[in-house]
Amino acid sequence: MTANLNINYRRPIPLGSTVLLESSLEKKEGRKTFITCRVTSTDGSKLHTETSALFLSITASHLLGG
Ligand SMILES: CCCCC/C=C\C/C=C\C/C=C\C/C=C\CCCC(=O)SCCNC(=O)CCNC(=O)[C@H](O)C(C)(C)COP(=O)(O)OP(=O)(O)OC[C@H]1O[C@@H](n2cnc3c(N)ncnc32)[C@H](O)[C@@H]1OP(=O)(O)O
Repeated sequence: MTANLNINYRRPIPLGSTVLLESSLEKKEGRKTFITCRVTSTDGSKLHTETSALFLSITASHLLGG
């Protein structure tokens, strides 16, 4: 489950362009998983977006409000 999501939009992505998306597992601490992600031009020269996120492991009952 997404607990936190930060997105920095550095440069617009032109419509119809192809981009490179690189995602990394930074660390895992118990139920917490920290992920980062970068969206760049395919040659890596332009940074479009950088992201960090925290995901929490949950049980099915959490989704049902338990
Ligand atoms: C444009 C290009 C972008 C490219 C992006 C690409 C990749 C980006 C990477 C990933 C993004 C991937 C997908 C995202 C997709 C779409 C996002 C939008 C859609 C959504 O995604 S819509 C949000 C849905 N989501 C919810 O609707 C959550 C509502 N919420 C809850 O359901 C609870 O809140 C829950 C289950 C999260 C936790 O509740 P819980 O009771 O199980 O756990 P509890 O609170 O006890 O916390 C346990 C430990 O986590 C720490 N902790 C908790 N929350 C924290 C926070 N925000 N910041 C820092 N630490 C936090 C505590 O401090 C404690 O830490 P410790 O154990 O060390 O004390």
